[in-house]
Amino acid sequence: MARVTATILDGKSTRDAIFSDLRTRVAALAERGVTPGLGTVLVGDDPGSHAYVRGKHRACEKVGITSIRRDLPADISQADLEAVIDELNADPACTGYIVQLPLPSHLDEGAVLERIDPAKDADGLHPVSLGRLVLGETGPLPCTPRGIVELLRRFEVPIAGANVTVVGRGVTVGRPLGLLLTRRSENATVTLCHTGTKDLAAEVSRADIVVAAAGKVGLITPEMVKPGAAVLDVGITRTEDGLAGDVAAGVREVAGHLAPMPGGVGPMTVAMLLTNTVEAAERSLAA
Ligand SMILES: Nc1nc(=O)c2c([nH]1)NC[C@@H]1CN(c3ccc(C(=O)N[C@@H](CCC(=O)O)C(=O)O)cc3)C=[N+]21
Repeated sequence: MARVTATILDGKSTRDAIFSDLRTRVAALAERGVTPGLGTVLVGDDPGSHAYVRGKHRACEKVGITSIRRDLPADISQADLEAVIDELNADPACTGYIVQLPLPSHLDEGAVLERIDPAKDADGLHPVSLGRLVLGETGPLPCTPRGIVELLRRFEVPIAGANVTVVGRGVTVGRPLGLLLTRRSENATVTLCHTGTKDLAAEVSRADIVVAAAGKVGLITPEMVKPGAAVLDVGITRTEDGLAGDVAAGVREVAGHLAPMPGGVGPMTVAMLLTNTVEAAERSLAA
């Protein structure tokens, strides 16, 4: 009988393999007197954000990276938050850090991100890092896009020359992923879809690789997907029945590869955050 379900792009086992490699690199840094330290800045008490931050600290422990945690009240002022940023910028034990997004609406997210020392930008979301990505210069890459490319590489899904349809133009996934995939080293042809796209089904059906990062439950249906295509579910929506992705269940029977949610791109995001942290420490030694 013919194969009827997609090969799973298993983000958990891939993350574990990356962690094991990072442990070796952290040990090599320790011999040269450097301990990477990852900071997290979390504002407010959103349970989802808390869960993500907890996961990041657990990952640090596994790899041998020191964790620095700043949990701040939901009503913190812009000035007090910026003071915490300044403090982490000055702290030599903190070699990289992130500000967990989204921030409460009274805070100026752009101003906060811009205040991060670009040398300590573990998320790759600082304007300087995004500018380097546009220019093709070395620097931290946004974690989720980098995790997507790494997952495709490790499962030998061809990227060069592939037609990739990215659904969603958000600053953390869709927009930078388009930049990453069109670099000479990746060489994909990218279509970036968004709420203004006229015929989503037509754009998805041409794709060898589909990345769904719109945050709309079940947006990508089996009828849209070219048989054998690789489909990566990056959507996470909290529903009454738990977490739901952007990819409908039946896609598994049409796709050649599937990165499910959970268990696909999410764990890779954390793996790339730690990779960025270790690389920043390695760069600081080289400098
Ligand atoms: N400054 C900043 N950087 C981020 O990287 C960032 C952020 N803010 N805000 C929120 C999003 C979301 N995000 C995820 C990380 C891990 C999983 C993950 O590990 N998910 C698991 C478990 C899902 C679960 O059970 O909660 C999975 O998909 O298998 C998901 C989502 C990082 N984000």
